[in-house]
Amino acid sequence: MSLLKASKLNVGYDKKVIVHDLDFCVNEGDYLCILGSNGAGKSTLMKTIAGLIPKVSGQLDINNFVKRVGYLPQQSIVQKDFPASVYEVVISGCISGLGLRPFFNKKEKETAYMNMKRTGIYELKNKCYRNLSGGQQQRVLLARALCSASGLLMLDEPVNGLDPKAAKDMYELIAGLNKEGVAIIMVSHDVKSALQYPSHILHLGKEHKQLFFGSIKDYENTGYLEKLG
Ligand SMILES: Nc1ncnc2c1ncn2[C@@H]1O[C@H](COP(=O)(O)OP(=O)(O)OP(=O)(O)O)[C@@H](O)[C@H]1O
Repeated sequence: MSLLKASKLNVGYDKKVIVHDLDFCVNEGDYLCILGSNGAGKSTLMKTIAGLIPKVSGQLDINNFVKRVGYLPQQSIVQKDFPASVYEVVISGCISGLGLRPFFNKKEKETAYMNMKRTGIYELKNKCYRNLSGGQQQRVLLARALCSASGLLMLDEPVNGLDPKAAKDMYELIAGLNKEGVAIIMVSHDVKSALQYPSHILHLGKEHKQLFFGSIKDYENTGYLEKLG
């Protein structure tokens, strides 16, 4: 099943195009890694897919099945200092389902508990988010994104600032979620580690155009990896 399809998609800000002519798709069970050097437009594309900014032009079809995208943005300093419990941060991922209802219902609470268990942070549920390590904080934000996701999880630099062990654990956790059937779209600078897991690569070139989209096997034969800098 196709979850997402971009054709001749142009993304950017205030009608100014940052990346031209994107053509790629994400199917059920895929793990897409978006590569490109600094400023290539990776985060801009992620924000467009997540519905945070409008596309400039072209086609971006998102299957109704994934109308709710779980999005883990690049972590800011403000987020790192968030004065709430782990449980409160995680369940805030269910907020889009609240509508006018002022309290979380049983199903939403169960979703939060399930996703804390899935990401290995259940024991930390009453701890204050800002007192956790960087790796634990990222797991909390991942559990939060899972609460708002229905089949597609988007991660922008999920191992940024983590030590090598925490980064490896995070990659393995994400790969495990993918094996459970969650489709992943990830941006990472840490190319060597990041490339162990994805099924597909979208490489944005320096000319603000798509350099490559296809399977990881085909990508490895292109030599484009050396163009990253
Ligand atoms: N809110 C904004 N308004 C206008 N231009 C922006 C905005 N945010 C980013 N840009 C510009 O869009 C371009 C692409 O930025 P983007 O953050 O998408 O790149 P990136 O590939 O994610 O970079 P990095 O790897 O450094 O995170 C940059 O030239 C940037 O200055």
